[in-house]
Amino acid sequence: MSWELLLWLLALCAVILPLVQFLRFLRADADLTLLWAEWQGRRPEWELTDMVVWITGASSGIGEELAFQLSKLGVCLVLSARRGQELERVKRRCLENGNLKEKDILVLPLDLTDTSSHEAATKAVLQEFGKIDILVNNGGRSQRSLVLETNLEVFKELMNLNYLGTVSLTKCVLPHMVERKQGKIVTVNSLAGIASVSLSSGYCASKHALRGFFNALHSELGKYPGITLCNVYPGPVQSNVVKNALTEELTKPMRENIDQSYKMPTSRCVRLMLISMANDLKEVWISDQPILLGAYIWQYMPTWALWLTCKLGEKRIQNFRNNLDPDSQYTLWKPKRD
Ligand SMILES: NC(=O)c1ccc[n+]([C@@H]2O[C@H](COP(=O)([O-])OP(=O)(O)OC[C@H]3O[C@@H](n4cnc5c(N)ncnc54)[C@H](O)[C@@H]3O)[C@@H](O)[C@H]2O)c1
Repeated sequence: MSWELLLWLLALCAVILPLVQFLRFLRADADLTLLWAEWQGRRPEWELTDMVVWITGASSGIGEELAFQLSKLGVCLVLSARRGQELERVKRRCLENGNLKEKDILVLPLDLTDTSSHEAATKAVLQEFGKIDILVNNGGRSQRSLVLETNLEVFKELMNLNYLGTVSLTKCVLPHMVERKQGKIVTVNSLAGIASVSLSSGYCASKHALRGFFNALHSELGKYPGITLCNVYPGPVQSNVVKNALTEELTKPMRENIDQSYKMPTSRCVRLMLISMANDLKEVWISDQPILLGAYIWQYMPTWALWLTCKLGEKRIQNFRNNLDPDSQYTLWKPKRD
């Protein structure tokens, strides 16, 4: 082989390899640290056994799927949300498909906005299992309404539930973890807690508040290396979050039958969450493209990101007015999932 040909081949590799990496990145559904942990890191099946895990918002969507996947790992579960009957259904599902016995799952109805009940709920868990290894702050609601048309009560409810409810429960559980010098607090935030979008101003604000709170708490827990905080930032995931979203008025429900099939399957999101927990990752982004790419643009080029979200915001509002899910515009990029 001549030197000239060899040089050409090397030059070609120098172009093709980064291009291949870039195309792989375009298909990524999580941040690079999490993808690395999925490939090379510790398995949830090895790390998350023999633990007591308390999940809020366990009656539906991400929380229900998390309970289901954890039930196969042999952990003790505490299932919390407002509706006891739904929690009993999730418990049965976990018992049927998991490795757990009746005594391993505690159904503990809890309203996150009723902060006066959180201390007693924490005591009930400790009485039942003697410890809390992992608290998963997952319960929450989203929003679909424009600022100009939304009652102030809706903004208060979103802050009370998503932000203050989570802070309150965390404050009840944290002293126990400090005493044991170990524990994990996993908080299901949202990419809307990093990058704001139209129609969800109150929701974005509550999730931004959570980000601020937990990042500050992280810096206060430096002398407790055994206590880890993991903040999970999902993009759109299949669940009842849109159906349960708050609207212009507290009492006005969302319309039914909103297509969610194009979103990330709940099972994939939860698997990535378990990998994050097993590897003690501090902040993880979980989303299909192009939303994940949008989060990177928001992080590195905020002025461009604001211009872009303004353009996309118009389309979101148009979709909303046409009775479509605002996020459905991204199906142009991604084929619809079954
Ligand atoms: N699905 C998504 O696209 C998505 C994206 C980013 C973040 N998230 C976050 O994921 C978390 C779980 O949401 P999901 O998508 O599974 O939605 P979901 O509506 O299916 O589940 C929400 C859960 O929170 C519970 N909940 C609501 N209000 C409560 C209250 N006052 N007290 C206690 N529990 C309450 C519900 O009962 C339910 O169990 C939420 O914090 C949400 O903000 C979801």
